[in-house]
Amino acid sequence: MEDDDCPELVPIEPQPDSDEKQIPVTIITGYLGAGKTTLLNYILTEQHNKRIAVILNEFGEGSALEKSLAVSQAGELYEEWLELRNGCLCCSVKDNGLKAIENLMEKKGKFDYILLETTGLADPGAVASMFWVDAELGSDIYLDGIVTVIDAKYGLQQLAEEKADGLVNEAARQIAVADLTIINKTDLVSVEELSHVRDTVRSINGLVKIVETQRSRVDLAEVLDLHSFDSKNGVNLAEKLQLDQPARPHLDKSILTVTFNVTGDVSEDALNVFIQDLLWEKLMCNKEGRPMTVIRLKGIVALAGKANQVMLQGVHELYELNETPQMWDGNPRLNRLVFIGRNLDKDILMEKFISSVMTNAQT
Ligand SMILES: Nc1nc2c(ncn2[C@@H]2O[C@H](COP(=O)(O)OP(=O)(O)OP(=O)(O)O)[C@@H](O)[C@H]2O)c(=O)[nH]1
Repeated sequence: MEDDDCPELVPIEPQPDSDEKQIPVTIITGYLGAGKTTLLNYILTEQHNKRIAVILNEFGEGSALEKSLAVSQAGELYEEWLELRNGCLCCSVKDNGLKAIENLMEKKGKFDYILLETTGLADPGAVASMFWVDAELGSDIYLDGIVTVIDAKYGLQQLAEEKADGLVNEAARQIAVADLTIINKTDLVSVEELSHVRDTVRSINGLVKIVETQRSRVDLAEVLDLHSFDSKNGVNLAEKLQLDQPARPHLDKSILTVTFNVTGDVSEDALNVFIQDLLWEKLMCNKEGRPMTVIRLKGIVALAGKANQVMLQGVHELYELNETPQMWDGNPRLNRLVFIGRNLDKDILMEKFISSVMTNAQT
């Protein structure tokens, strides 16, 4: 009998609790050879309380098989996943991993965490965006955070690589979108070199948390359950948007973090226009006339007429505004905006924001 012959006869099973929970996805990215697989293996062997599914996002011929063998050394934790894809992990992840996650979700209840490793040359922002685009997937899973592994020895060299046609260097892009960066292979560099790498990472992304490791051995609490995109946890929002240090110039001078605070109420409609002009239309240029490109956008905004704080999240061209449970603490209401990208000019962004978005700006 064909599947679609008997819809009425299918009993409605009560769903177990675990099916109703949204599953967190952590994207693990990093340049070629930085230590992503080492990190995955470490997590798989180290963790004890979570059932983790790993998706490897590979494009190159042959490398996926090699990688799946490497990861599967972690043992039984991995077997469930191999089972899911006809025993062949590498088949499922030639694309951006979406299909693999969809298939995985058919086995809901067997996993409570997904790690998605991108290829070394992938743009993690594009991978992250798919969680917003795919509404169906969005109800099953949520993006917990983006973790970027950096090679302490070769990271600076990779960041300095010039791209043709003015494209953004992948290594810099991977740092720009990260919620956590792991500077790995610290055994291979001096204290001074390490500090240079750290400063460079910080200068690209003024918000990102930085940990340093050997063999990607990191406290798992630093990597998993970051809730980086979660608007429910309003209390930590302001804290998360604090810049660690002021941005400094670095090798690829075009990518940096810009942040500003403005007190007052924001018009929601005008804010949408502002963001769309910036992210979609690329209408805003810096003083040299180069269009500003935002790779990551975050903020807390006070929408006129709303008592609660609203969280702004953007990755590439996608963004969302979500009301948080956190009430504004009386007046004044302090909007905080963070932009990470290239050709960004703080004065121009801030001036435009105040003149077009604020209903009653007090700077
Ligand atoms: N010295 C040293 N070597 C390391 C460290 N971490 C990983 N390695 C080695 O670096 C090499 C690359 O590590 P992988 O984990 O395969 O890196 P990857 O990012 O998954 O690599 P690609 O998949 O090629 O992008 C391996 O030979 C690791 O054993 C470290 O902390 N110190």
